[in-house]
Amino acid sequence: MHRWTDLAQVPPAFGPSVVTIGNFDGVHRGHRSVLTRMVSDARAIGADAVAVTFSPHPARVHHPESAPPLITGIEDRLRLLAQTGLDAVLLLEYTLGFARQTPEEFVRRYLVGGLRARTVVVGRDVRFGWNNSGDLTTMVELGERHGFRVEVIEDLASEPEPEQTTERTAYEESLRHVADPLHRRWSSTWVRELLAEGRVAEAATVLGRAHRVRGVVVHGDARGRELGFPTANLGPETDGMIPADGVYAGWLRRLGRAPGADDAVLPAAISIGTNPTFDGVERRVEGYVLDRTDLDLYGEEVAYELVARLRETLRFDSVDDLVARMHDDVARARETLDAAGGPPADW
Ligand SMILES: Cc1cc2nc3c(=O)[nH]c(=O)nc-3n(C[C@H](O)[C@H](O)[C@H](O)COP(=O)(O)O)c2cc1C
Ligand SMILES: Nc1ncnc2c1ncn2[C@@H]1O[C@H](COP(=O)(O)OP(=O)(O)O)[C@@H](O)[C@H]1O
Repeated sequence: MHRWTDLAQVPPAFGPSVVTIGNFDGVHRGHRSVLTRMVSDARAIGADAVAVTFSPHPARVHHPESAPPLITGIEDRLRLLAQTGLDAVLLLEYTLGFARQTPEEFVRRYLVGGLRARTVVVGRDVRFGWNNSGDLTTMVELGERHGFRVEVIEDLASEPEPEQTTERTAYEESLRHVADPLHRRWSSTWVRELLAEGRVAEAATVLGRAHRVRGVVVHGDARGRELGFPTANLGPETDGMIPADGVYAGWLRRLGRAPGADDAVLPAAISIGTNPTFDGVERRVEGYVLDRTDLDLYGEEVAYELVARLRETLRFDSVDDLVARMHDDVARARETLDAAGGPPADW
């Protein structure tokens, strides 16, 4: 997949193309099903499939104080987009200057001039150009003027709840409302809401994969080893929305190792929080790799992939109480990860 950050990088002979525009934060199942369908439609007419996406998120530029956290960082967004089979992504830097273009300027410059769009795929609620003045009607009019077709994608929602003939497991029960009777539309907002509540298993069903927080392993307070549970702490620069404080079962993936290499993915009990037992103030993302004491992860880029939330973070009266509870967490993390049937594939 070509990754372009500027129109100047698009080869002059590129196209014709089928183009879609969006933030694609999280590249969840709704995004993916639209994109994979678009890719096969493009193939069928001998066109290239392209997504135009933005960084930073427009909300961060227009309303920095209320902008939502990104579900995935830009590198993961591009990797996930590549998996859908897209031929190219045009990642545009979103600035106030960029946002001042009229709908027609944007369409003429990027979609028609740069990408030679024959089809533009948009959601019914599409908004684009200066002051969000362009909408679906504008896009259809521009298409008539500039020779492209507009395809509207309808909202994609979760499946209706299947008939249950056997008793649900506790795990299935916890997922029930994901397939709620309203078939809630798959959306980045939904994923953010779930993560903000620590509901990572449900977030995974909307994302179609476990949610990831990635960063570089730094030194912590050198206490973990004394407690019998060394933990790899992520530095302050993380990518991926940090879910609610709590203890989670998940995987530590070493991003510098080839997928499938020894020790590339390791089962872990993960703690997100300020370590209130020790009156900590910084929020930490750290994980203990089950049954290991021999690892040296400092300086490595890793991702924590969150499978299930085990409990909330607690302030214990004594270190012994914390350690006893950590033993219990480790046992439960092991059960959860065993039941998950091994580590997920990399993407
Ligand atoms: C499975 C697990 C559960 C944890 N639960 C809590 C908790 O409930 N409360 C708390 O204050 N700290 C909790 N911690 C964090 C420990 O306090 C922290 O790992 C320890 O202080 C070591 O810190 P260090 O890595 O900076 O040396 C937990 C850590 C792990 C790995
Ligand atoms: N099982 C393990 N899980 C996580 N990290 C481990 C493990 N075994 C060894 N390590 C290493 O030990 C470090 C954590 O040790 P710890 O005593 O918690 O100190 P600190 O938190 O100050 O880094 C990790 O960053 C990693 O390099």
